[in-house]
Amino acid sequence: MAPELAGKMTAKAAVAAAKPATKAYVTFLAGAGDYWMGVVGLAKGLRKVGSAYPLVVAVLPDVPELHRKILVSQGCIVREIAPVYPPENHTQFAMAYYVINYSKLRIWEFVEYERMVYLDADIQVFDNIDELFDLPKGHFYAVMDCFCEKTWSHTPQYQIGYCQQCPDKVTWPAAEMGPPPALYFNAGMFVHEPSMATAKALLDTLRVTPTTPFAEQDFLNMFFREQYKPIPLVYNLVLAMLWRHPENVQLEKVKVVHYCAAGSKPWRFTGKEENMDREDIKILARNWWDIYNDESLDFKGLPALAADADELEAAAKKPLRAALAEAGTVKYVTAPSAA
Ligand SMILES: O=c1ccn([C@@H]2O[C@H](COP(=O)(O)OP(=O)(O)O)[C@@H](O)[C@H]2O)c(=O)[nH]1
Ligand SMILES: OC[C@H]1O[C@H](O[C@@H]2[C@@H](O)[C@H](O)[C@@H](O)[C@H](O)[C@@H]2O)[C@H](O)[C@@H](O)[C@H]1O
Ligand SMILES: [Mn+2]
Repeated sequence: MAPELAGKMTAKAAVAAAKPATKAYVTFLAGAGDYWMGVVGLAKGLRKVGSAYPLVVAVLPDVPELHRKILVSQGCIVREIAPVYPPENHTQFAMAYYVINYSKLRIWEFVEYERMVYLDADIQVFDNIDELFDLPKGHFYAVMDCFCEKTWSHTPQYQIGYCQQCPDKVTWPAAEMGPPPALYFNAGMFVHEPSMATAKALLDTLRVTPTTPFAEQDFLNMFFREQYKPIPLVYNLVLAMLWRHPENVQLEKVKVVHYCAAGSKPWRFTGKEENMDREDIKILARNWWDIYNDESLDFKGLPALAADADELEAAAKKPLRAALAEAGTVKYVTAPSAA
């Protein structure tokens, strides 16, 4: 801070002004299911690549105490958020559980951070991506999605075989259908600037916006349409790209893998669903497990938690059902669980 200013500010204000701007990764956890394992994997992956920033976990009230303790024992900053529900609707969401994903919007209220990188819990970071925190401000950075999966069958672009990943393959018939869809991002990973004003604008706008099949992802694409700036696919490999647009993928350069294809969640991987028998998919699932099981990547705990070490150790290893039974399952309002 300019020295000439220091004399004019109170000591407290000067300290506040000099406080280093804080940055953090943030993910979202809902329900009493097994997504907590995704968060543990993500926390260990970020540690493995030597990220300089912590991982904040926005948890809904229905996330059990035991899961929260496991996340804290892995060095996560756990913050409870109030759910965000969309307006009354009869939307057929692409996946029924997407309705809880509107709660992601609460992360704009995390104003103790001046910049955050949001990552879904089904994402793994295999190379350091801290550079994202230094991108020029004023834009919404995320990776372009793909329209070719069946989950898009409700859209005109799917029906004519158009995808933004290969706009020249099937050209958009502008004469008959008007302008092509605006560039559209996958909301499993994005760089954002928390602000109460933006949080309020998001929630106020949500209240008067009809819901759509991709829930908060569609909503965020509409809300940030003018500020959206695509960043390279290496920052969020949506798995379907491997079989829909292999020409766009250089797997050895990919830094972030997003296990969003049906049946690809590593912690419940069976290899039975379509495309899950591919060699590259099996390797990516194994790469996720290698990090999850790597005890050298465990957070070198908080002494206060040492008392719970046995419980946490047992819970993290024991099949969850048994651990919860032992811990005395408290009735939680369960969000619709994921597929
Ligand atoms: O039961 C659930 C379902 C979803 N999520 C969170 O919501 C995100 C979005 O859901 P998902 O990744 O399953 O959607 P996809 O990217 O596969 O469409 C997840 O990554 C989690 O962070 C969760 O915590 N519990
Ligand atoms: O609630 C909507 C969700 O929409 C997105 O997932 C979709 C999207 O990527 C489609 O393009 C794929 O076809 C599909 O497989 C995938 O699940 C986000 O990953 C997720 O975080 C969340 O916003
Ligand atoms: Mn996801």
